[in-house]
Amino acid sequence: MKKTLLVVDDDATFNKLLLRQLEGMGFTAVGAASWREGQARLAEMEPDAIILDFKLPDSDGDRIIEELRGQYPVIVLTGFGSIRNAVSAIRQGATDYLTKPVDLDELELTVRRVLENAELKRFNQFYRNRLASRRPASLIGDSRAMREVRAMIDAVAPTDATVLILGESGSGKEMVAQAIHQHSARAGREMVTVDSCGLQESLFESELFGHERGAFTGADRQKKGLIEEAVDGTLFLDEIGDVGAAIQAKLLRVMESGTFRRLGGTKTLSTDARFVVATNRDIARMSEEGSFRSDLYFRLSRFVITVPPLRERREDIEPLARHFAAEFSRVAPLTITAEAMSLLRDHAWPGNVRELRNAIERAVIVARPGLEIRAEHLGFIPRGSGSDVTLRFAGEPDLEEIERTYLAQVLARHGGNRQKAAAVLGISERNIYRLIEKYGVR
Ligand SMILES: Nc1ncnc2c1ncn2[C@@H]1O[C@H](COP(=O)(O)OP(=O)(O)OP(=O)(O)O)[C@@H](O)[C@H]1O
Repeated sequence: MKKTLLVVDDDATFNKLLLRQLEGMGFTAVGAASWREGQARLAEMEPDAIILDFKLPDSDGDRIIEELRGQYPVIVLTGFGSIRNAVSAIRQGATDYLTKPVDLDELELTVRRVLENAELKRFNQFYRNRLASRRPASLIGDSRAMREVRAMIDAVAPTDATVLILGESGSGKEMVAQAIHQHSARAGREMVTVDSCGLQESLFESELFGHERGAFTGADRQKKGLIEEAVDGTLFLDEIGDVGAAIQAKLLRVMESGTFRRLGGTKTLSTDARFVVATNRDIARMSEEGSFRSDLYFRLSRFVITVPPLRERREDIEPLARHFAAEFSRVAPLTITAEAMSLLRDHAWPGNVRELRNAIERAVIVARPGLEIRAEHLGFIPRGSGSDVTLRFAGEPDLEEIERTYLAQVLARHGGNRQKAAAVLGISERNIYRLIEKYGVR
């Protein structure tokens, strides 16, 4: 049976052209000039896929994709070079993207791939659902450092001891906290996570300890704090290094005696929660300098797990990268080429595992379903290539001028190697050829 496509694009000439091409490829194609018209079509028909212009006069791509909630595979059309929109659309649930101007071979390839994947996906759904009935996420990595971390988790989890987890941002501290909770007798209870960051001190205090009615203006009813919600479970306090002095004192008290009071309250309440805390700050030094209570620090430092930064356990990069590639692949897990893997292994990863996860998520999107992740899909500058960039212009340049100058500079820096330059710029090789042609860069 002929597959049907709905094309939603407000550019009438382009839309007509696309419909004709799709018909020529053997599809049935229906056009709509706005999202409202697209909705009207959807009330009458069930297309096998939708080709959607990211920018429509009456709605935008992200919103439409959310509205469609995965009912149809969506191929997003984005402006030339706006990979950011494509990434954002795919994070929202779009299946694939095409950049304008649309290359006809690319169009046919993409449409066929998307339709094929949709079939596969239906097939896979059963297995996916079974996988989704989730084992708890486990810590990946078999470096010596991670083996030590695991041994510490196993040792401390069954006790009720307070644990302090240290490590840079994104290194996996929250995952370690989860593992402690899951390996403890409290696993059947909740782990309540409290993150102080961004909250005003008094608001955070009331989040944590709760408040009585009338404790402050606007406190029109009594509210229980997260400490009470954690009852017999685990309370995970992230960013303890950012907590103010008043709250530090209250925390010390609740850790020592298991008792606390709600804000504005007179009753002494008790809790049996187990405390796990984390920070990326040097609270040992802060306690010496007086910006963190030393008695609280001593109490916390009885059992410390330090999660090393990713650059100090490079053996973990490969298994983590494969793990994330499988996590983000929408059909079969994408493989990673040797060259791409070596770039990953060499990168400095200042944002640690979180940065790696984001890089792989992006690469999976840019690489397209069913294919492999190659060096040019990794949108970061390889380490050691020198990342200080100075561009000089007479007067105020427009964006195109900046793009042209930077393109020329990156190409020169990589000896005219287009593949490397494309990897640095975070665009495909196809696109770098287009840019070179557009700007006449030699
Ligand atoms: N060993 C690991 N195995 C699998 N995934 C990991 C591992 N370490 C970290 N991650 C993933 O990396 C991301 C960041 O980890 P996490 O939130 O635990 O870091 P964090 O140190 O608590 O960060 P922050 O200090 O910013 O709160 C999460 O998506 C997490 O699932």
